[in-house]
Amino acid sequence: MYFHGTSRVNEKGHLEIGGVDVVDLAQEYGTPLYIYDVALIRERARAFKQTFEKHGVKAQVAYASKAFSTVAMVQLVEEEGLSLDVVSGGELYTALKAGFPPERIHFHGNNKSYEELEMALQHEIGCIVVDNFYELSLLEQLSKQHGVTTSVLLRVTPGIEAHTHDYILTGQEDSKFGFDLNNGQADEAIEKALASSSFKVLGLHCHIGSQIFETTGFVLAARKIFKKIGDWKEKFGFVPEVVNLGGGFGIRYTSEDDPISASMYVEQIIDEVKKQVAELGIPMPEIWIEPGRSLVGDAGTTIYSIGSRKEVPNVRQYVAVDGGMSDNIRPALYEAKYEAVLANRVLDENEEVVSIAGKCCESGDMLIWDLPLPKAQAGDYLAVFCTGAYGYSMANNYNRIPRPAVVFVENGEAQLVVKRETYEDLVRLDVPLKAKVNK
Ligand SMILES: Cc1ncc(COP(=O)(O)O)c(C=O)c1O
Ligand SMILES: N[C@@H](CCCC[NH3+])C(=O)O
Repeated sequence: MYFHGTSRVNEKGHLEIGGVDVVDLAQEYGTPLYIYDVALIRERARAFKQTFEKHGVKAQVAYASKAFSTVAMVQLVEEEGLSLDVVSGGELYTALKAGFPPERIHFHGNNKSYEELEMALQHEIGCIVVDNFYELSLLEQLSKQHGVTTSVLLRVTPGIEAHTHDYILTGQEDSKFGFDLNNGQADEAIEKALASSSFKVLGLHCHIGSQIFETTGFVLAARKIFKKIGDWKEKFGFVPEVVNLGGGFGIRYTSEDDPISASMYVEQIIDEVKKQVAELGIPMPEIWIEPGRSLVGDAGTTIYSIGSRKEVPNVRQYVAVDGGMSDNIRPALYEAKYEAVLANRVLDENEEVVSIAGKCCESGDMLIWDLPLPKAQAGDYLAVFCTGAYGYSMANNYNRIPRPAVVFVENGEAQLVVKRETYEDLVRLDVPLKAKVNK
């Protein structure tokens, strides 16, 4: 079994994370429970930052908060001196609530609303990543109303096919995101943006996809972007202050995954940018990146209680847990794979191969197929590893299942950072029929 970060087995044979016994946490806070290894998040954040520092390259590492956004998480990101990528008014609100410095917030999204852009301008956030022509004119209009010059990056789609699941590809030409780099769209966008006194065009952004295990895609994307920058330097005298190459760095979910280190991604990116910059004879821009999954993915573990079993003779043994696609939709959505152990009996020999079913009323609600485990009984705890990214953030209330609690652990201490939803929370926004209220 592969243990991430500070995870280990303690003298009771229990899983321990951040020096805290996971079984104690399950008993105190209930299950399903998300547990985050704070030391591992810090380690991952520092690895990205320090690689840029080591090479003397000015950079911003912006945590893509869509991976997991809560007030405490944003505060941790602040503590580590990262910037923050938000993609909605809700993520922006969370960041502001957490007291995150607005000047280090970057606002993404392919359909930002008038209200969201208004909120961004009001709070004077660092930069808006403009995705399309509609947004360009909306933002110009709003910037005029506010009497401000807005710092923008233009998001371009470089036409790179990264090797990952189709649903998390973003850099290919047929994508809903960004100005196409190859068909004149990006040229038209930069011309418009540069001509407007409402914008300070910091540079370009691209994001080629997620859970990527090689550096080639990033290198090719940088090459394409700088080729365009070369054209725009000739045509408009444009020299970027910033080139943002997005996120997408892959992590190890199971033994099938073989990720490379943060420093390898960053060094390859720096090498390519330096090469391109030298060829064009322009000053080195700041390099920005936006890791989400690679900062929090393997720092998160979900603990479930095991309940019912069902045997389909000679076919399969189903073992059900008290959560499922309501707290982790990734297996149903992307056929994502996970590894897991019995948190209260980690050292017991595996005796059977079972399939872990969720409790939602949906046949596709399966968390793990064919998992070797000791004979699991009702009341055992299952720890599913690597659920820190796009787990809690994509959790939902299907079947009116309350969303789990979230706990941060570090140096032997645990802190509740998101409370478990209650049944009362589930009906909080419901409005009863008038006739019933009046009775
Ligand atoms: C624009 C942008 N930046 C950053 C990210 C973060 O990606 P990841 O979590 O794979 O690092 C995403 C999501 O894929 C994204 O769409
Ligand atoms: N939510 C996806 C990644 C999407 C990335 C956002 N552009 C996942 O769980 O892998």
